[in-house]
Amino acid sequence: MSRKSSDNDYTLRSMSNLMGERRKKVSDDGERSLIKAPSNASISSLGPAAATSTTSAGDLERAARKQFQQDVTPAFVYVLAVFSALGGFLFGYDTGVVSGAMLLLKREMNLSALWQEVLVSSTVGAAALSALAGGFLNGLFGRRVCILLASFIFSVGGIVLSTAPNKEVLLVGRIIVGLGLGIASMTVPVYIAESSPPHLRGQLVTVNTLFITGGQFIASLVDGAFSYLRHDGWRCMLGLSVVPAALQFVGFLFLPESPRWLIQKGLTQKARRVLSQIRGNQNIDEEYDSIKSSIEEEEKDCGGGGPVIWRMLTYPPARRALIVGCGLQMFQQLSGINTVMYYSATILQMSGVRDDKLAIWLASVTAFTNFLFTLVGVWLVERVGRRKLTLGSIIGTGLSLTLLAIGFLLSAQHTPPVTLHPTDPAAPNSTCTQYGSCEPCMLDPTCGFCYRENSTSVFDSSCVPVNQAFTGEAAWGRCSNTTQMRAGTYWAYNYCPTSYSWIVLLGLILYLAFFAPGMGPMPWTVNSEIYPLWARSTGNACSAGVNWTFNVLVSLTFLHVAQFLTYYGAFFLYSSLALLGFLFIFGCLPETKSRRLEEIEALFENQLCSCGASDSDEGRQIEYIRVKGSNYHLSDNDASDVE
Ligand SMILES: O[C@H]1[C@H](O)[C@@H](O)[C@H](O)[C@@H](O)[C@H]1O
Repeated sequence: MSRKSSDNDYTLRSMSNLMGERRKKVSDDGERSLIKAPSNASISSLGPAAATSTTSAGDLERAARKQFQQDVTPAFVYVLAVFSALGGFLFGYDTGVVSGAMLLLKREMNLSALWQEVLVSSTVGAAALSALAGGFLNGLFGRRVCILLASFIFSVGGIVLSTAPNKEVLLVGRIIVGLGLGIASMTVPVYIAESSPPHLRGQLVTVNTLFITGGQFIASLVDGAFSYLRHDGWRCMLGLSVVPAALQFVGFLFLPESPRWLIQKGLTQKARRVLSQIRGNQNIDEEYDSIKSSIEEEEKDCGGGGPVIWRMLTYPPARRALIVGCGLQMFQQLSGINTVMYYSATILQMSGVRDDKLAIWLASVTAFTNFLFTLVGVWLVERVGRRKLTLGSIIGTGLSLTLLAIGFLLSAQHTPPVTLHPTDPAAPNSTCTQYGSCEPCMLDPTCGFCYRENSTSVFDSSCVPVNQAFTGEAAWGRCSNTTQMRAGTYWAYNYCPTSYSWIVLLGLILYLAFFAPGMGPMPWTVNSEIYPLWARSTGNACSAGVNWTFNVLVSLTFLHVAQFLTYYGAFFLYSSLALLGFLFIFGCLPETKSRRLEEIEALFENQLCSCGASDSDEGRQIEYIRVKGSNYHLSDNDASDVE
C-alpha cells in the first residue's frame, strides 16, 4: 500500500472513530451533532486534498476537534499540570523570598553590600547556566527525570540554606537553588505543553507562570511574617521551599514521561500507554500518528549531523523560532519587571508609607497584584490568543513605564532642598553632607535624606550617610535611631518626599495590570510551543538562558543606570525598550493558539513575519499547515503526495 493511501485510510479511520464516539456522545444534543459531526465526517470522507481546499472547512474541523476534546478532557491533565507547576512556584518563591531574608541576614551575618549582591545574583547566574545545560539533559533523559532532578536539587538547596553556619555555605546553597531553578524553568513549560491537548495548552502552560507569581506572593507574606523574628528568621524563610520541592518530587515518582519524548526515543508502546492515560477515553490514534509522522518528517528534513544548536541555526524555520523565543524572553526582562517588583516597596514608601515593616507588607500587595493579573492572562490566552495578548500587554507596559518616568521626573523637578549641613564627627568631608537637594542625595547609595514635614512643606532637611547595616536609619544624627526620632521627623532612603507620588503609584499599578497577563507569561508559553520536537529542549534551554541572563543584567545595572540617568531616565529607557519590544513582537510573533504542536513549525516556514498577514494569507497558511500535518505538500493550487 502506498504511503498516501495508507495515510488516507488512517486519517479516515481515525476521524470516523473520533466522530463515532462523538456522535454517541452528542446524540441527545441535536444542535451540537448537526454542527460538528457532519463537518468532520464530510471533511475526512473527501480526503486531504478536499479538506485543504477551503479555510472554513479547516476552521470547522478545528472547532469540532476542540469541542470534542473539551467534552472529554480528563482530570489527569490538570493534576499533571499542577504538579509540574510546583516548579514554577519554587521559581517564584526562591527568587522572591531572598529580599526579605537579606534584610535579616545582613544584620545577623554582617554582610557587606558586595556579599549581599553576590548572594542575590549567584542564584540567577547559576540558573542561566543550568537552563542551558537543561536542554542537553532534557533531550537525553527526558522531561520527567529533569523535573525530578530539579525538585531534588531544590530540596538539597533549601536544606543547605536553612542550616548554613556562615556566608560561604549560604553562597553554596544559593548556587544549588539556582541550578534547580534553571532546569525547572526550561523543563516545566515544555512538559506541560507536550502533555496538554491543543485547546488547553496555552492555559495550562500559563498556569505555570501563575504559580511563579503565586510563589512570589507567598514569599512576600513569609518575608513579612518572619521579619519579626530577631534571630534565624531567614532560616525559616529560605528553608520553607523544601516543602513544595519534596511534594513535587514525590508526585513525579508517579507521573508519566512526556509522550512526545517517548515517541522520539522510539519507546512507542510506552508512549501509547501514556497518551491513553493522559487523554482518558479519547481515541489517541490520530494524535499518536500525527506526532510520529511529524518526527519522521523532521528526521528527513533536518536530519543533518552536528549539535542541535548548529542544526537549529542552519535550518531557517528553527532559527526563526529561536529568534522569536529568545527575543520575547529578552524583552520580558528589558521591560523591567524585576526592577519594578524590587523597587515597589520604595515606591510605596515614597507615596507616604513611612514604616519599614509596613512597606514590607505592602510589597506583598504588589506581588498579589502581579499574581491576580496573571490569572487574567490564564483566562485570556485561549480566548484572544498569544499574539494579541502579548501585543496589548507590551503597549500597556510601555505606557505605564512612561507614566512612572513622568512621576519620577516631576518629583525630581520639585525635589526639596537640603537646608541643614551638619558635620559628621568621624568624617568631616563626607560627600553626603555636601549635596544641595534631595535628588542627588537619594541617587547616592551611601546617603539618605533626613527631614521634618508638616502638611504643606518639608523643612529642616539634611543629607547624611546611611547606616550600612540597616538602611532604615542614618549612620548618625537625628535620624540614626528611628525609635527615638521626634514626631514629624522622617528618614528617606532611596527616595525623596514628593507630592507627585500618586503618579508613580498609579504607574506601578497600571504596569502590573498590563505586564502580568501578557508579557509575564507569554514568553514562557510561546517558547514551549514554537520549536519542532527535535529542537524543543535546546530552544527552550537557550531562551530560558536568555531570560535569566537579562534578569541578572537588568537587576545588577539598575542602580548604576539610575545613578547615571536618574530614576526617570531609567524608566524612560525601559519604556523605549518596551517600544522596541512591541515592534519586534508585531513583526515576528505568529499566532499559535489551538494548533497542534506538530503544526506550528509551518508558521515559521516561509517568513519571519507572519503578522500583518491578510485574511487570505492566513487562509493559505492554514491550508499549508493542514497539508503539512497530513504529509502532503501544496503545489500551486493542487495537493500532491510527498512520496
Ligand atoms: O514570567 C515571570 C514573571 O513575570 C515574574 O514575575 C518575573 O519575576 C520573572 O522574571 C518572569 O520570568
